[in-house]
Amino acid sequence: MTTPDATPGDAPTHVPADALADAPGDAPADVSAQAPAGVPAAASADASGDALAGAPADSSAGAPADVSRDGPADGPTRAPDRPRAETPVAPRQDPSGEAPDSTPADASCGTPAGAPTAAPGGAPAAPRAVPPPEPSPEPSPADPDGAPSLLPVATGRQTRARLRVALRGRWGALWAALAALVLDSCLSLAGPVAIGRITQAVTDHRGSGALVWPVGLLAGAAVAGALTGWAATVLLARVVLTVTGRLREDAVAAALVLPVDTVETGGTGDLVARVSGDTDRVSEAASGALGDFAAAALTILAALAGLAALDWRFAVAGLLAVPLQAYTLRWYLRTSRPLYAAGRTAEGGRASALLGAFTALPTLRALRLGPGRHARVAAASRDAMAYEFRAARAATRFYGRLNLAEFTGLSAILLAAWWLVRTGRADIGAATTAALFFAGLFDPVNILLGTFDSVQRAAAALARIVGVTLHAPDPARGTRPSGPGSRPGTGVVVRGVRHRYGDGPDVLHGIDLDLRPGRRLAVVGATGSGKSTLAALIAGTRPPSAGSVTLDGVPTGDLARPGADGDRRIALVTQEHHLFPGTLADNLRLASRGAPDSALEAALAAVGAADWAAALPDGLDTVVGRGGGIRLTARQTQQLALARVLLLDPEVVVLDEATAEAGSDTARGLDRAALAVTEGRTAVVVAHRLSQAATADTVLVMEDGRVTERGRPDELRAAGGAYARLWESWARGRR
Ligand SMILES: Nc1ncnc2c1ncn2[C@@H]1O[C@H](COP(=O)(O)OP(=O)(O)OP(=O)(O)O)[C@@H](O)[C@H]1O
Repeated sequence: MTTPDATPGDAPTHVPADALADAPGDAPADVSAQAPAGVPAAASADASGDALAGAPADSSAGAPADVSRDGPADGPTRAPDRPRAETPVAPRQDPSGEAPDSTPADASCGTPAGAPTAAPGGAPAAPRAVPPPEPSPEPSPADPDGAPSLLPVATGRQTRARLRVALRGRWGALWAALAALVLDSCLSLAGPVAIGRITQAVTDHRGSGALVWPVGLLAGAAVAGALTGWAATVLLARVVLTVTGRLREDAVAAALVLPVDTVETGGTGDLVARVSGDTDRVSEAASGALGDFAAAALTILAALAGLAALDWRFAVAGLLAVPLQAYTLRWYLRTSRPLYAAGRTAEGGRASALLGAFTALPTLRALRLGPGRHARVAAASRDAMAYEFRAARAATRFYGRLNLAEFTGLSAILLAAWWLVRTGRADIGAATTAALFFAGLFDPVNILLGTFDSVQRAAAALARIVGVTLHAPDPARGTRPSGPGSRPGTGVVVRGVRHRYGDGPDVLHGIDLDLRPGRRLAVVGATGSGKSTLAALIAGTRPPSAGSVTLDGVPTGDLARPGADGDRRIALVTQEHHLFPGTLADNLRLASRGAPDSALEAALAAVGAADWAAALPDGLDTVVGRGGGIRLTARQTQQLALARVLLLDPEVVVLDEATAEAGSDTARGLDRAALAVTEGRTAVVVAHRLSQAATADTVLVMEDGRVTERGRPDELRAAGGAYARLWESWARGRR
């Protein structure tokens, strides 16, 4: 008969299902198993545990392809065009302003591509506003079923502060770009002046010599305008690409260290939409709106000054359009402002629904659940498209009303011109110039007002991007002791920890524990007693709902921040392991970027993986994983995860990884590997097999989220309590 004190290596038998955690397939609510669905690939590495609670420095290698590809290194693929040229234009409309039944050409991309095209002198881009059903900037649920709410959205103040930081070192280029745009706008006024003078010369039957300077003015202004426009475009592109690149980089970095709870609640689709679609939206709007706004504002000011210089009555006539324009703008802002946030949120919901369906594809196929999921995606899509349609309607009304204002102003100018010419107070040339000045205002006024739309959209997108960073660990923290036991060497201290998932009931009810450096703690208990939750809280991948978990006084959640001194102090290995596309060596170097081959081989040997690794066709350079690589078994993947921990070399290791059938060779091998990994470190081991608890310094027995027993394994067995019963049951199973 095997003695109960057998070492893990001797522990051949099966742990009764009722005594210990279930086999993986049965694990009903495994924390790490849920993480990947809610975490971007690289982040899921953290969460799911090969999961270096702090491996973000390397995790970029595993960042979602679309995220890394869009990253600042490459920048948005399309350099911003010269803003004015890029601004799409709306059709001149009947002053009634009712929308044609404009259907977004590409509803899937989230932006009504159906922005109407221009007529000569047409209004600027029909705003792509998305009127919401109710004027609330609060995010709506990500899931069309309405379960979780999305990630947070930053306030105006938080967004502005972040933008200032991102603009650091770029203010000079920004001002130079604006100056070039201002000059460009001034030059655009040369046209009406020249044409007015030409008209007057023709009316006065003057010789061709009178046309020289107006024609020269036109030509000179055209050349100079091309140069200033080019300069503005280049400078603005530099600023915009840099700033949006920084914002995106920050958002991705923050996403990688977001607490798992936050990502699970917010939805991966929303996260991806923020770091890709929203940054593109900000980039596009910034490159267009900034330049357009400055150019339009100056053109308007100059034209009004020009009208007044011709005759003050021209200016007064032109200003008659202003009240109508102001009213239109006010109406539009009130209508559309709250809608952008809701529209973007609906897009996030659509992305989440799609991503959810794709990630669950094998299950959906196996269980023939496709139609149900399809209906869900369709509902999310309809929701997002409804915003698009309503946005297009609001936009066309907006431009229709602006057209009415222009009609009013131009009529007044022409009446004034008629009267002034008739009474001899102005000549035909001046009247022509005045009419052209005013007609030249159509575009700038519409651009100026339409820019509010772009700015609003960009602001909504920016607030969402910055929102991603709000829940990330504070960059200033991570090394600063702030919790109980704030002295180096105090180890892991857990105080009054409670935890709940979302709005559910507490699953941990006030846990306290102290784990001195170098000590080994085993956590045992039945399925659902809270072992994995406690492990995740200790590793810092989930923040506790109440209480604190610290390592030498520093909250363990802060230690996950990339680049922090502490980002490699704790590693978590869970039951879910991720193989990143690439070679075996790539997968190992996630934990230690510059590690030589010899170090990788030593780590593999320590976890019992040397033989199969050496047998791979190209050794460490063998491509593994999905996408054409050699598929590794669950055990091999698990060994890789443990080898990564050795390479990471953390002070504290949290193991919640045993999935192998107790008593099997695999289980014995993994037990030995786990022992090697915990050697010389502070260790928390969720003991799915009691063989893992036998070698611990302290055993914690959990029941229903509470610690019911704690002590040395032999003491607890002798005490005849819960642990002794578990042990008896386990030992019986081994006989
Ligand atoms: N992501 C989650 N969302 C909601 N509830 C969860 C989640 N993860 C765990 N729970 C619940 O929290 C409680 C504790 O679960 P936990 O996984 O921590 O227990 P455990 O002892 O580790 O179980 P096991 O041994 O099966 O892994 C259970 O009631 C479980 O249903």
